[in-house]
Amino acid sequence: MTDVLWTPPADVLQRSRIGAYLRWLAEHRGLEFADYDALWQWSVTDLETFWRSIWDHFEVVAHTPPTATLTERGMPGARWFPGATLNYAENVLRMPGKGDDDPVVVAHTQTRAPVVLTAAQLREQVRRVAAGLRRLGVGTGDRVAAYAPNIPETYVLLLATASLGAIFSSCAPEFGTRSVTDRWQQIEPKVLVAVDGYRYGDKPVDRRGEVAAIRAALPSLRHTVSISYLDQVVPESAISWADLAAETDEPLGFTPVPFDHPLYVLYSSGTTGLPKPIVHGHGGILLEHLKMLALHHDLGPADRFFWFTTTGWMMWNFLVSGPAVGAAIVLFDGNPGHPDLGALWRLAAETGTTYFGTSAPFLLACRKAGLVPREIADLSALRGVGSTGAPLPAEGFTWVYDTVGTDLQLQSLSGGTDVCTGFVGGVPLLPVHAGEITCRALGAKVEARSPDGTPVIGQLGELVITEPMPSMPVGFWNDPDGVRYREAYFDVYPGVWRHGDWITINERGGCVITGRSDATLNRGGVRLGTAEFYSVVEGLDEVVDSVVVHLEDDEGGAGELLLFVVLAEGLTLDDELRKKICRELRTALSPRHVPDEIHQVRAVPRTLSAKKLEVPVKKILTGTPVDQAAAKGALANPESLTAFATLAQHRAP
Ligand SMILES: CC(=O)CC(=O)O
Repeated sequence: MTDVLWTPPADVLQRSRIGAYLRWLAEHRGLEFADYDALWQWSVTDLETFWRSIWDHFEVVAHTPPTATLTERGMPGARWFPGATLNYAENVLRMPGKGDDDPVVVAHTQTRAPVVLTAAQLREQVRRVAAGLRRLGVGTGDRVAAYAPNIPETYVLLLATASLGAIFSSCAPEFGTRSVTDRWQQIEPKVLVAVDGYRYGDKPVDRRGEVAAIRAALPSLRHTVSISYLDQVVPESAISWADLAAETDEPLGFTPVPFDHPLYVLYSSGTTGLPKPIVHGHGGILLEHLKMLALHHDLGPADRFFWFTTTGWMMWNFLVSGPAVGAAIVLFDGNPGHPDLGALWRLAAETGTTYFGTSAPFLLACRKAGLVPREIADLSALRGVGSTGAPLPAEGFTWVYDTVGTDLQLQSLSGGTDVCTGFVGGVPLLPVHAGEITCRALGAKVEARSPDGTPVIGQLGELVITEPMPSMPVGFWNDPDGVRYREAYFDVYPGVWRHGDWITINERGGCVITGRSDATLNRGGVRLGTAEFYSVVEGLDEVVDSVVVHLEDDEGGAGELLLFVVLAEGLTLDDELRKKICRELRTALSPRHVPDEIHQVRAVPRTLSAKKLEVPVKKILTGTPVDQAAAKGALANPESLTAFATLAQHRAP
């Protein structure tokens, strides 16, 4: 039995946006629901009425109305809102509830002074930049690429690009040349907008060399625009951001595009081969983000919404839809640990942040450092804390309520780049239980499937989605027959989206995700998720980071469980610590969780969006050469793979 850490207030239906939506459903559709579960069941059964209600309730601006809500219900291939034309940027820039002078973008960085844009200023910037892009010849379907951080210029560029029906794609400027060109050579951008560098903590990082190399590797480029962010000189062959955004009398216009017209291309964190270019559409992203931000995260005009993310992670795309529901967004670029782990909490206080989103590893790092955020920052405005990127264990939940605030809703969220949202998360109507994701999101028919494909409750299963969602990709780039797209999600259960995570859904609809299903630890037929493993091992003061893999035994035996640990500064793994780790795992989890070997490594290999590379580590340990096991450009620390290759050599028979 998990502990209840937060309970919805008695007047939740009066105060929350989901309460307003329920009243609207009763008034306009004659629908009433006994509880969240009944609402969810309806939302995943009567997909047409549900998604149409989202469209109508949020008053989506369309240029031509849809002739239907959903035709072709099968997956892949569902067709949403045929006949409709609309524009994502137009809908975001409505900023409901915001007056012209209200701040909507509050941007802090370690590179320059804070920037605040009001609603009127944001529209004006988008108007100018859209005109600038048009002058450069950008039109519907052209690709505009941003090698730029989480700053207002990147956001303005996204909206300006979308307003023209052109397609946006961003890489954070800490991405190396190879990772960027692996992504953009696939989509062949016409215009590149890049920063000259940035400051990380107090360290200036000059990126002019990388920008030059990226330009040289992209023959499709017609123009490069340079943002003097670190204040370096704009290269002669580039246009300055100021010129792109120069005064013009062209009005702000929005090209009406079909519902599934490409809005942006995101990339899966791909560990092998080229990163998958996932194309998201205007209508699908708009509807999904309206639903999630307003009904689940309860964001509206009174909010300041922050998520710690770079432009290389889909949480950036999620964050910047905030103004579509009237919320102001708080952007941050820099080192979250500079000068110490309190930096983001102080930023929240300074900016009046009401919703603080981050990653589970960040919350756990703060916990490990003994931080008490409410003692170092005035967090009285905070109503919500969001966590994603990895499962948040129970101790992470209790830490938030013990040290951040008791009167806030903690929402652990999981989904991914593939849907640019969370399909399981929180909702204001339901209590928060320690270690548990509160619910399946409206419109997301998430199930856990046993190995024989039956839906299970209270048991670990494969996370699948059995009904289409509008924010599923409109396809992969350069995949005209949809072969790569089908292979990525639909090859195991035809017609059903297999996400690749392990999930347990309990009787009351709460969810626990226990890691990637392709990285499962399977000991003697018992499947163990990796998440619970990490929470025990990394709970020890001596252990800073860890990765665990299971090497199967071809003869059907228990196989080998190998644990790799990164230890605190100055520590060396000895028998005593090995015994301590084993003891903790045996007591906290089970004897099956006790590793056969424990090794000390300098670093755990991680993708650019900070996910542990369990599968590539396993491949290397079973003899796959490093270059075939992982696309080095997709890694934050490719040098960390060497230790595993060396061990593989020593272990080879
Ligand atoms: C919403 C998410 O699923 C974010 C992530 O883990 O990448």
